[in-house]
Amino acid sequence: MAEIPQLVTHQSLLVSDQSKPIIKKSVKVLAEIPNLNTIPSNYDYYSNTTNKIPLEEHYYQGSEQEDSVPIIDFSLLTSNDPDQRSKVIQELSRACQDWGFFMLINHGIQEKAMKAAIGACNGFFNMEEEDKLEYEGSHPLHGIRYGTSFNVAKDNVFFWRDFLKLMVHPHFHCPTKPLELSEVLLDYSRRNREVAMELLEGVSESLGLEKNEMQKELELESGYQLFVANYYPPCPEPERAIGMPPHSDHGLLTFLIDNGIGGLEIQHNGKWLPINTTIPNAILVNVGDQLEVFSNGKYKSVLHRAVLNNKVTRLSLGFANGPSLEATLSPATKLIQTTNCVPAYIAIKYKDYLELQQTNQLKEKSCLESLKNQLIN
Ligand SMILES: O=C(O)CCC(=O)C(=O)O
Ligand SMILES: [Fe+2]
Repeated sequence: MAEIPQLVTHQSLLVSDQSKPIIKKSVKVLAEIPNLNTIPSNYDYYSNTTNKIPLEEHYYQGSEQEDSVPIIDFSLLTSNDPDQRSKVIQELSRACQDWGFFMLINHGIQEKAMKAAIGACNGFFNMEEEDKLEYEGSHPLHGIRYGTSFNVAKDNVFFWRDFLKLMVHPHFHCPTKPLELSEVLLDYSRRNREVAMELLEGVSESLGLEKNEMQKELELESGYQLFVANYYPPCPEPERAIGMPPHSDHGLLTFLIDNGIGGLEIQHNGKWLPINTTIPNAILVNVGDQLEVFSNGKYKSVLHRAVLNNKVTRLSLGFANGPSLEATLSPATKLIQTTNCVPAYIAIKYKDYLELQQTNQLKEKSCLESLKNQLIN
């Protein structure tokens, strides 16, 4: 078994669990240790008794899964034909209700821009560790945060994942190295945001609201857009560790692409479904916690996780498209008025929600659960 060098790469990566200090470094550094054939015990996700070992029966088998993640044609949303538009809005509604996930096609973002973003992020993770550590940040609202696992100060078990998180709207933040990163990501973020804004108008209509209702209530003009690059190097024991545990996302809609290496699984009707992300030029979109709140629970954020492999590095790039940090999250006022329903969630400022989610453990939908209106849930 390979020796894990006890090397402190950066003071603030030293994490103590009271009894023994754990020297925390990127999983990329770990994975590159020659002949590493077991994972360090602090990555043993399933040794924790509350994390259930994924049994075969928890997965969809063969033909059992009749339909797959819905496909939404974005070009129909921008079509001049009102019938086409109302048809796709109905499809959006179904996809958000039945799946919470869909593949977005014909969105107009060129494959070239996606590949450039993946290449530039790969370049970032391949820089020397000390260069990346310049961008280490611990506060959830820091513009740039390079790190590992999810929240090393709180994680009981570490996740086999390094990340780069950037606030890209309302202000654009990006490392200055590697050189091409900021130009590529600025362009890519803007395009994603344009698509997200248009899509959110459709979602607003799909809830029976005016097209610009969500934009007004959640101050989307100054909406918080968080870019996340996830780096999952090969893991010597992929069945014992996890890249990201089951969780839902904050924000309204998340956009995700990857480098064509499978690993994302979503929970659908109580079972896990591996997602094929090789549909050319498609973006995987999922409902986030704030859309669940805004829709008063009609559209639910869905649990998903990232599993590992022992052969190739997987890189995924996501955008959490959210309300303004200053906006108060609550079920849409008009929705509550017109449906005569009781708000199922208590109100909270998005900034506070984000802080709550990012400074705790990443654990299923625990953060959203805390907002549920106890009087009716
Ligand atoms: O890497 C993936 O496929 C999922 C990443 C993810 O769920 C996230 O960044 O929130
Ligand atoms: Fe996620």
